[in-house]
Amino acid sequence: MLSIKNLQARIEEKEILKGINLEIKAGEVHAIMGPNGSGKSTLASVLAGRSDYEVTGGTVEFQGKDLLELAPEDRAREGVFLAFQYPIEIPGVSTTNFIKTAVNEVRKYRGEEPMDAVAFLKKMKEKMKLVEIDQSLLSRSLNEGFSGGEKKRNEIFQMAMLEPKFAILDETDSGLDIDALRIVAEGVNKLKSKDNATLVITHYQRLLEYIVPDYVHVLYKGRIVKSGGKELALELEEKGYDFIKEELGEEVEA
Ligand SMILES: Nc1ncnc2c1ncn2[C@@H]1O[C@H](COP(=O)(O)OP(=O)(O)OP(=O)(O)O)[C@@H](O)[C@H]1O
Repeated sequence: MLSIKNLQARIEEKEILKGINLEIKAGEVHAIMGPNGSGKSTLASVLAGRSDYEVTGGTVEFQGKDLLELAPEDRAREGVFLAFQYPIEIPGVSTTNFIKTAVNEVRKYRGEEPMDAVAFLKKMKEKMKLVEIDQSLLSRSLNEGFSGGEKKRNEIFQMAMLEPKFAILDETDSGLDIDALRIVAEGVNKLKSKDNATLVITHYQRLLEYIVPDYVHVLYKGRIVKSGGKELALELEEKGYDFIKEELGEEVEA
């Protein structure tokens, strides 16, 4: 589904991604971990097509298409979903209307008719139940005054409604309580199917207590330096990142 080869990117003359290689197949959940500043958010931003990052080398193929050639909105229309670290607030636009517009944008792109009101409501109800979101949240302006946990729930709800083929969740858990982390994790687990794939970027290990990834990768200084199964997350939890540095032959502070 997604094939990243030797991806390099920089911001303001600073090389951050120094050759990322990653293959993600349909049905898989991958987690990217790594110490602060290793380039995790940069990778998410480059995949989503944020303009402040300059791709200096490598390729990203998504379902046979050159992802890097597509405008950010076309990436979304092709089925890539990026949950932002800090979701934007849009006063005056209800969450329901926002999602309706987004869903119909994708349908239009695929040459399909907009969803009629009855079908849309039915789908809303079904997904609301799935991600346990309250109706009252959906009639409020998008993200305005939402608590951290409500923003997360809303984000997972959007993902449930849009049914992306490939979702990138860049999860900082700063300020989020354990319930909010669980919302994200349960959402990922429930929305997993054989036809979609998810890349979860975790800035803290705690999230992986709830999400069971098929693969775990460690990003360090702009490269994936180690990959493994979910046991790698446990090993990191126990030993910290020092053992990665030791494996790379780097000096580790006592
Ligand atoms: N606008 C910018 N100008 C200069 N350097 C930047 C800019 N944005 C990010 N960087 C640098 O790029 C590096 C990678 O940042 P990135 O946010 O991708 O790391 P991260 O792995 O997500 O870190 P964390 O876990 O701390 O969130 C850091 O050294 C950061 O300071």
